[in-house]
Amino acid sequence: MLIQAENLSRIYKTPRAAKSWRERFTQLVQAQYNENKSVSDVNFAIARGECVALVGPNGAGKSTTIKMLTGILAPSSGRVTVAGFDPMRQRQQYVKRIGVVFGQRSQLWQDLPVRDSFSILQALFDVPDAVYQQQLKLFRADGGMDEFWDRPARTLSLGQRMLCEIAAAFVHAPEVVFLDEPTIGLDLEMKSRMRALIRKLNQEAGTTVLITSHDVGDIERLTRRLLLIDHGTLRFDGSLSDFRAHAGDGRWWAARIDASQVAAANEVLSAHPAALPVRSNGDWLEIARQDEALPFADLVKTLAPFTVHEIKPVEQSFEDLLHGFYVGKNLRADAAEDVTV
Ligand SMILES: Nc1ncnc2c1ncn2[C@@H]1O[C@H](COP(=O)(O)OP(=O)(O)OP(=O)(O)O)[C@@H](O)[C@H]1O
Repeated sequence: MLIQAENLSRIYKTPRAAKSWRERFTQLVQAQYNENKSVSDVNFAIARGECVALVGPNGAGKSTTIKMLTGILAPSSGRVTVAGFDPMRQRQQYVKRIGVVFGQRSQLWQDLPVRDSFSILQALFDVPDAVYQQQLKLFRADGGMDEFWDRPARTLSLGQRMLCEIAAAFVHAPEVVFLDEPTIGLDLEMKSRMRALIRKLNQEAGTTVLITSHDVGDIERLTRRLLLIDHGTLRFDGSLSDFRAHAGDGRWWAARIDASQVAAANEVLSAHPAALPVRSNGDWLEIARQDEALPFADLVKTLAPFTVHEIKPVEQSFEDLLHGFYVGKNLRADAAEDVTV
């Protein structure tokens, strides 16, 4: 495995605010801290060539995990190895093997033309000419960077700069690239160019990619595998289709019922022995679809006493499923055990 995280944990210590004079005095002698376990016993392994999304709500621990994988932060306990390196202890050799993009931080020299920043990166990383030219070919034509190749980085728009940042992370043909929110703040056109570039670099150059993003489009279009972290704990590790199944399938029946009868129909459906989740949305009632527990014919029979105008199947988007997962609503009770790793 190229990336291996074993029982990875990180505790942040922040100075505790004194609530009284006595505490303030005590802290003069001995500082006191609050401890926040931001990443807790996380385990995963990523094979060479994979493109994996690390997702989770704000404050879940994604950036902290990426920082430990890139050697910026030391784990409080547990172990990380990437391409056989300990990122923290072997940092000097390690940085030559990885690429990193943090959405907010730049690795370009702002006053120099983009071309010069890339030449400096080539020299810094000791990239042989042949490799450098091959990497340039990969992103200059399709990446659309030619139009601003000779302009100073400070004159680029956010989207243009991010294209360059991604390309810069790949310039030394690293084995693995960590992308933290690479499409944040970009318009639809730019996001699509960025994704095409990342896909190309992953698939054609075979670079392993670990990406964090709040944009479900990034996840759906770039990756097949999800690592879902919440409150510092890894809650799910698997394919997008497995996630769909675990997150409650996302398939519902929607029945449009006479407005005056919605509440009564809701009561009857909720009392059905199948005990499937039911929710109302205006004059629509939505019933979680599990054909074994409640076949369509039974649903129609149950709703027979009411004036039903229409029944149709609906499928929740991946975004809805993910949101439901974040707010703890749509995990199947029987699958909750399976998804905890
Ligand atoms: N330097 C720090 N000192 C103390 N606590 C920190 C520090 N950095 C992060 N944290 C805390 O650790 C937790 C995880 O933060 P982290 O930045 O890893 O989350 P994230 O999943 O990347 O969030 P977001 O999606 O909002 O960027 C949060 O509660 C955050 O407040």
